[in-house]
Amino acid sequence: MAELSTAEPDTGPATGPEAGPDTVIATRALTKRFRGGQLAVDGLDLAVPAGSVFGFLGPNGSGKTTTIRMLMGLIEPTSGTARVLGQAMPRATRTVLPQVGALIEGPALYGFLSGRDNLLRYDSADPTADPRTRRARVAAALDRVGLTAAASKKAKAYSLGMKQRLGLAAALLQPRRLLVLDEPTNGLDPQGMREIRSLVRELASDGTTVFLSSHLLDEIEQVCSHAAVMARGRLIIQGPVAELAAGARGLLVVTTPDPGDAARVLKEQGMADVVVEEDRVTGEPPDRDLAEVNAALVSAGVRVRGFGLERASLEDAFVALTGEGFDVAG
Ligand SMILES: Nc1ncnc2c1ncn2[C@@H]1O[C@H](COP(=O)(O)OP(=O)(O)OP(=O)(O)O)[C@@H](O)[C@H]1O
Repeated sequence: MAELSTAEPDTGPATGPEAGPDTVIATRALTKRFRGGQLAVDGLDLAVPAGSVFGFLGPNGSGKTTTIRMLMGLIEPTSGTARVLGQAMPRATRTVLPQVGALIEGPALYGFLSGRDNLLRYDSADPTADPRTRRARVAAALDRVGLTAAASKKAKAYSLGMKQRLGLAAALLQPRRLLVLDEPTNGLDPQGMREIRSLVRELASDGTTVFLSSHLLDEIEQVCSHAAVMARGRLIIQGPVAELAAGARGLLVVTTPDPGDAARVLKEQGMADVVVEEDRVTGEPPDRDLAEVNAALVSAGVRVRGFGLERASLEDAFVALTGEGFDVAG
């Protein structure tokens, strides 16, 4: 993004070759140890490319919110550096935050005010917001999140999904280069989740970089172009979502009315971790030509209905990398 290169020159420590002008968020060895001794974030090197929808993924307690709070200048790191839009945080908080729309830990709303009045009030508390354009910007933001019809209703009558959308509208009152959303679909029903996800996709299609945290793997796979995976305060892996999933090997899946014989032959052929479930036999594909494996099944008299590789998911990648299931609490 051209405008990023006009940001103030680096004044902090070097942030590494990956943190070029097209990197919207870059951290280097970012660490937070809380007073009680809890190491919540441990040596994090994060690089969020401009224009990406970047999923920050990890089980509960893995350090996502603590990282986001450091990125937004809300808490100081114990050590390491964080740069947002090319500038060092928390030092540049005042210049950076007006360019960032943030939705962290649910929106703070006044239940007795209407959705529209909440936004008017929120905007009037922002010293960088132009009061002359306030009503028009509020109307545009309400329209953007699909709340125009409900704008006069009191916020306390809003569903959780509507409250989240109002929070997003607040983040959209000014043009933003970056949106930071902490667990934006947390607590929503499936319909509310779909609405927020499609809104995120729409915002991203305008070129805004979106950084969103989630503990839901399928959410990241559905919405994000890039992801970083956290576990116990440490970065496990980051990169384009398609590449992360491709890093894990897919499963070989054989469908057959003769699962017992199939499992025996597949083991002989070198397939590991063989699991039989009704007419499906799955496992790690053997390291040889799969056409030969299929031929071996057929010549052993196994009736093969289906034979193929199932694409690995981000969850497979996570399990392969950490040796843990994804629902572990840090
Ligand atoms: N203010 C604090 N004081 C002490 N420990 C904290 C504090 N805030 C967070 N922690 C601890 O740091 C670790 C990381 O928490 P954090 O909230 O960043 O994780 P998370 O990935 O955002 O999880 P969640 O989705 O549950 O919020 C946890 O073990 C948590 O208990």
